[in-house]
Amino acid sequence: MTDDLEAFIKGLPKAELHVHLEGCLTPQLAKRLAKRNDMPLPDSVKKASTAEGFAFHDLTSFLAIYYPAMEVLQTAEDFADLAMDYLTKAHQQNVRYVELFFDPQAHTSRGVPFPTVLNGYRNGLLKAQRELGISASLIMCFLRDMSAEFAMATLMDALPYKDVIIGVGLDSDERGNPPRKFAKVFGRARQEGFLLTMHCDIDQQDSVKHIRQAVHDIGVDRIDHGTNIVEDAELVELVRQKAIGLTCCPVSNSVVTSDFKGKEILQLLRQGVRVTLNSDDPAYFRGYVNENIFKVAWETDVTRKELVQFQRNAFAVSWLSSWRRDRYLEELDVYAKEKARGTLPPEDELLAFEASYAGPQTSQLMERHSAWSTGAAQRNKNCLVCLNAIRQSPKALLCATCPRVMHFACLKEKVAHGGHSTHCPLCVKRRWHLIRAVTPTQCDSHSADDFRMKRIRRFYRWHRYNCKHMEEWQKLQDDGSLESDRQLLINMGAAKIKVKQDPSLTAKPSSAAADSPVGESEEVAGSHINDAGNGPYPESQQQPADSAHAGRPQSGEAAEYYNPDASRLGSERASEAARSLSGSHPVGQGQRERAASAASSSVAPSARSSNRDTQSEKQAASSTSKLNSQVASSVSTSSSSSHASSEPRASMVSSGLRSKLDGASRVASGIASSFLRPKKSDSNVKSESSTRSTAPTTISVSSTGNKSATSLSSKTASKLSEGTNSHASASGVWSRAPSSRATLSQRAENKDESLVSHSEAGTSKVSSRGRSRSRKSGAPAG
Ligand SMILES: Nc1ncnc2[nH]cnc12
Ligand SMILES: [Zn+2]
Repeated sequence: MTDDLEAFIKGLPKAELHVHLEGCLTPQLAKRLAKRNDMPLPDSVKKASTAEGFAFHDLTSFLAIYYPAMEVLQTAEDFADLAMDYLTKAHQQNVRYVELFFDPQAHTSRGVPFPTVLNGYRNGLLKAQRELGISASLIMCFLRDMSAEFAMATLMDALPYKDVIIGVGLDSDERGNPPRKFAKVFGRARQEGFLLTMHCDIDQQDSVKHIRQAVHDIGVDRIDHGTNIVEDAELVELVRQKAIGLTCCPVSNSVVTSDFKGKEILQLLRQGVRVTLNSDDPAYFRGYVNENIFKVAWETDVTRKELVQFQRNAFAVSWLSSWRRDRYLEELDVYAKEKARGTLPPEDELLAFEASYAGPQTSQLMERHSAWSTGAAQRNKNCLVCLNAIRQSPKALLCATCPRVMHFACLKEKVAHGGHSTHCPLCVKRRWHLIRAVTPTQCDSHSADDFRMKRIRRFYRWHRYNCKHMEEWQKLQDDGSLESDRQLLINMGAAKIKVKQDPSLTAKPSSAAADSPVGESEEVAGSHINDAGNGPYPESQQQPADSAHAGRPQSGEAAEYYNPDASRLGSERASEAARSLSGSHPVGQGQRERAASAASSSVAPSARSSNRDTQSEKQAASSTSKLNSQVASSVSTSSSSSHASSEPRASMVSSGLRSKLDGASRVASGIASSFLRPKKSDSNVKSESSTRSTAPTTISVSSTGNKSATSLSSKTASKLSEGTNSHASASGVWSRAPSSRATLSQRAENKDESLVSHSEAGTSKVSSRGRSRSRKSGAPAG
């Protein structure tokens, strides 16, 4: 576990719902109390001070030490000190609220009056609230290895103390003492307005049977431990549906059983059961709540989001009044949002970090940005996704920082962008503008420093979270060369773009492609990257050129910068393309050719074929062929060079910095090594690249993501997919690993955003009518 994660856990606002006050009696405090009461130290405590420590291996042997030790508790002051001692420690661990078990029968049965116990504990709680601001309530446990009659008498004793006792529980030795034994006592307790919980200890005889009794016969609001429900799917579902909290104690589990049950606890959390993490008897098991959470963090694959969910569950199933619960949940959400990304190093370290990185420096991007603002730079004329000409329509987006442009529809349909269109998928600058709305003032509206630090922070976080896109991002040349940019998008799994071998082209030698009427069929033409008179959209998305789609964009900054005038500008696209063709923009040869085809495509689809003269057909076909080979070679260079270049780049990451990263995160070390490790397919890629560049390959944009799966049957295409990344599935579809579903920007932010995803749920259904009514409320778990 990284320091960062540890700090994250320590800082979480917490609720503890399963801790026994008598189990908080440390040997130190026991010694102090024994001295104060002028009595000998119990043997079990004496032993605890030796190197051996407390000696127990299961619940029974634990209880055999636990009860004698508490004999040092004699006066109300002793009980108050015990409560204060624990609450001080809990407060240090950011516990905001505690529900404390206590065992009055363990004291009354040895002659200490019930009011002494209660007045003492109550004073301790009040003192902690006053001095530390930590809130606590009491849950009175009946000792299940004593009689139900004694339990009922104890319940009667408790009636005057309803101000501080909010519920009743059942603990001690479970063997032969099923919940049913106390059905009447619990029934009466319910009538008196107490909330109900009950220990169903780990791996007991008849564990599942006892849990069923607790749920069906007693109607408990919570179960203490209870992880054995994993053995019974129906019970899991019932507990989930009834929103019954399970207060789990991993460290205690590991002491009294052979396993800490982390797997089961996490499984239940992921199934939506409201499990919480607690300490049980921290003085004996040597783990307060943080140590219990650390154990889960160390020994399972729990995520930060889940760690937050444990706490959300704890507040949700607590017996707090609804307004207080909501306040704590809000605090938790704020914390989760702020800290989920982890703490970043100071700015100078971040700057050094960026300097060690071989990709484009922020300063370069900023230069470009300012060139952009002053109109000194040129942007691309073709969509990054479909490679067709950008029409001057409100549906085209451009990045204010880098030269990239994209059809709004292409971005929306083909690129995973987390439901918003506010980040350029490649340079990740959060500035997309409608094509006609870009003005220097808009571009300059944010401070350069702000931009710089934001970018570096995001970048750093990617490292930390082992973002798979990192390597790809490092390859970003930021030169606006469309084919390689596009390949980057594919490699990053950010775009649903497929590499497709056109059968008509494979059948003929590549020169034949010049004569082949590529784009003749609207369906194929629409989905191919070629310049032969295709509109920028595949057939399925063919958009009316000028006005019909000039509606307001639906979301994000696109909407913010929407310029209704732009809707009238669609007809200008032909002249725009013609300008590109005439070389008035310093675009590359391939782009110029594409612009030429865009000129021909700038007419309404229906008129297109009749308008296409022989000359433009030839030009288009030749540009197609050229583009095809460009694409193929860019794919091969991109894949082979990327692997080859990853090593020098990695070495540029200063070793100090890298080790810092490594130290900061186990995950981050994975990245560093992945930089250094040549990919398995490296040699294949290199050997394939020569064949590949001669193979006429087209890249198609699938409108559905599945449609052209069959078209990827050729060997070349599959080799391509193999060489460039691992996103090609057996069926040939360019699919993306679930983990890489997010865009770059989304990746950068998903860690924290996701953490608060249940916040509303966590507070929504809480009853506002006091504790007895609020017990089924709170956030869904998992
Ligand atoms: N973990 C535990 N199980 C049952 N009874 C207890 N009394 C104190 N701690 C207990
Ligand atoms: Zn317990």
